[in-house]
Amino acid sequence: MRLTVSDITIDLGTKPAKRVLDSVSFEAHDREFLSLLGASGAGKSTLLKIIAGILVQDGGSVSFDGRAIDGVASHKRNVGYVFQDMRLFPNMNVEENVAFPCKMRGMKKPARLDRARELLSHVQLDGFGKREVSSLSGGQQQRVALARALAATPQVLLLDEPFSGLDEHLRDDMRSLVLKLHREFGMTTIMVTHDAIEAIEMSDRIVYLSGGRVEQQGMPDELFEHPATSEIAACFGGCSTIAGAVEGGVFSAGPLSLPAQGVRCGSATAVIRQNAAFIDEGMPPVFSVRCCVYRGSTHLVRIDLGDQTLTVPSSSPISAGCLVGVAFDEAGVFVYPGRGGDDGDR
Ligand SMILES: Nc1ncnc2c1ncn2[C@@H]1O[C@H](COP(=O)(O)OP(=O)(O)OP(=O)(O)O)[C@@H](O)[C@H]1O
Repeated sequence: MRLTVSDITIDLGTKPAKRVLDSVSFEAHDREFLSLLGASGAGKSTLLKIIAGILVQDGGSVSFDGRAIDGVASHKRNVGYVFQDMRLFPNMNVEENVAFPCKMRGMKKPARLDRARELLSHVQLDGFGKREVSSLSGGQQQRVALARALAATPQVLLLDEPFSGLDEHLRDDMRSLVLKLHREFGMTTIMVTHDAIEAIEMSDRIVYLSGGRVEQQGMPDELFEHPATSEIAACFGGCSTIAGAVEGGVFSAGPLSLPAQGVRCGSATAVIRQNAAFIDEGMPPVFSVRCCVYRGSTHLVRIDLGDQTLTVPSSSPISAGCLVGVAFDEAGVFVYPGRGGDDGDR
């Protein structure tokens, strides 16, 4: 199923209403795994609800295989939805929860319970059908929610931060399970996440939302290697974001100078990935060490840039107050015009 989102706009709230999505457009190809990535409040969940038909947009259109579905009720869209808070029915046991979408479609009880058991097996919960949902762990409940979303064989699966309530090792298991089910069932999948590493690990493509607008869309390596804005460059973590100024193709902030060809003169923001900065004895020792933090396999040297900090990894500890030289790998250094959120194209 090809999913097309065209020019979706919505205002929410009153006095005053707030523009939550502004002309959002993207396409998910048949069987694609696409992530909607962005910071909290970017509008990701709102967009998912519009695709599901839970919210109605003020402008624009959603199409499945080229047919607009804007007037189609939520339960007739053939969409599976896993909510962040799962929303399992507490008055039903596990298999009744999973079978519920089939019941809504008029499937007879024995058939829908068979279907529920089959899906529980897919999510590795064989034998859990008669249990109360409250007796399951968070990870097990999340798997029940996933099985329920798949029960009515949806052509589009919508996942809203499906791993956010789980601890790290369970999250890894769930990511693998979701990718396995995506391969087996072959439905087009849209996942909301604010975790950029999760998005690049799992997705065929990523749509990055900020302030209700699409800032960039592309393959994971395109966003990682050529981030369109400082926010996208910084979302992968492990970086220093430094405010400074560009003059004559060079970015400066105190002793820090970086090449910035093609960036217009004036205030600017540099995002420097930690693995793109190195302590280098061959470089002029112009950077003053504020402190050094032990991180197991490495030490993180915090360099004083006035009220800002540049973080550089080091194989050995360096004392506060020392002056060091730093070299940079340009592939991990990004300079944008403007400050923070107001930057434009590089
Ligand atoms: N019913 C509503 N009335 C007013 N404002 C709303 C409503 N629903 C959402 N918003 C606002 O819309 C913006 C986007 O919300 P949304 O939940 O879509 O963001 P998100 O990117 O999914 O964030 P999160 O990751 O925190 O869930 C937020 O500023 C939120 O406060």
